[in-house]
Amino acid sequence: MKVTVVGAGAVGATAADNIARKELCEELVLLDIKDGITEGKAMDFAQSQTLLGSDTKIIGSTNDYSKTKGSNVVVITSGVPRKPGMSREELIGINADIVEGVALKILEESPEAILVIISNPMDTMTYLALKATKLPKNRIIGMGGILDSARFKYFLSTAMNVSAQDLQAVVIGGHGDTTMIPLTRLATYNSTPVSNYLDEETLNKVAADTMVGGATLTKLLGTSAWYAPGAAAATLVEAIVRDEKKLIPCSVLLDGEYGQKDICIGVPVVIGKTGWEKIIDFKLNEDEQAKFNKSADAVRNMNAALNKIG
Ligand SMILES: NC(=O)c1ccc[n+]([C@@H]2O[C@H](COP(=O)([O-])OP(=O)(O)OC[C@H]3O[C@@H](n4cnc5c(N)ncnc54)[C@H](O)[C@@H]3O)[C@@H](O)[C@H]2O)c1
Ligand SMILES: O=C(O)C[C@H](O)C(=O)O
Repeated sequence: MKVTVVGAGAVGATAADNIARKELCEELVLLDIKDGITEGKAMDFAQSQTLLGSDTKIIGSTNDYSKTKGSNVVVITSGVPRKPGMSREELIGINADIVEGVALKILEESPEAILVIISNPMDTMTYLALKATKLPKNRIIGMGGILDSARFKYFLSTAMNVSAQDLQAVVIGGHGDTTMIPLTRLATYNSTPVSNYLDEETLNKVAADTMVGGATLTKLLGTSAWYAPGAAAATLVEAIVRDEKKLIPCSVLLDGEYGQKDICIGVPVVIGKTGWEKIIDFKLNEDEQAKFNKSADAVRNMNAALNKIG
């Protein structure tokens, strides 16, 4: 297996570190446009491997796509992160060209690759990558819901004072401060509804904290988060390369599922070696479906903005 991570900044390097530690591939390429950075980080990682006991071959590449040749999975993190006070959507003007250019160059070397899109605004970048590359829909996966769900579990576990490992909780919808939908009704603690343990006010606060989880970290850090995003990316790569058939909420192209068409947005999907393999219908209630439709409208408006900048 060969995995490439494009963008060796905060998220890309953290994803690469997690991928190497988990030994998800024999060869891992880190590509960036910044001279020397990828070679330096690859060497630093390789030296850390001697301490951690894993044997992944790590290669740094300054914009040399020939080194990415034959990649099975490519994680695209290249682009600009937001600053405090900004929304993810404000990044569209800069990141659209970067993501489109990278996706096309990657496919010249790795025509069979599965692409994992991370750059923001992620749902729109996923849609853009799909339209630009014309790849089969199952090979383009936007990473957002897995991270938002991790934050949802974190806030639930904190409120309940229990292990997050005992919780099942999923966020669907757009990966935006106002568009994501933490599915509180369906969240469980060892198969029992979390509403057995938390009152409505607390559950509403958990959902609200989850939705602004990324913004809260951006305010604290001065740039957006990287540890959980990097771990989330590696978890997704793991599900692909190990053909895990794991249910992970991801942004994928809908064709009537959840009442929407021609849009990439977060829904629960089964991930395996061919990419996302099927969409699972959670049977939303009326209120959840109304929120999903509203979220889809916002993502669709963002997609429409691509025409103005492209
Ligand atoms: N989907 C998610 O859940 C999620 C989570 C965290 C961050 N993000 C997004 O991921 C992106 C990266 O965030 P970050 O914190 O790693 O930023 P960063 O600035 O630390 O790293 C971005 C890297 O991309 C590189 N880059 C820019 N243009 C490139 C190109 N054409 N080819 C190759 N590399 C290029 C830059 O040189 C830089 O090293 C941002 O858009 C951020 O909003 C998304
Ligand atoms: O918040 C951001 O802008 C980055 C990312 O989408 C996140 O959720 O951490």
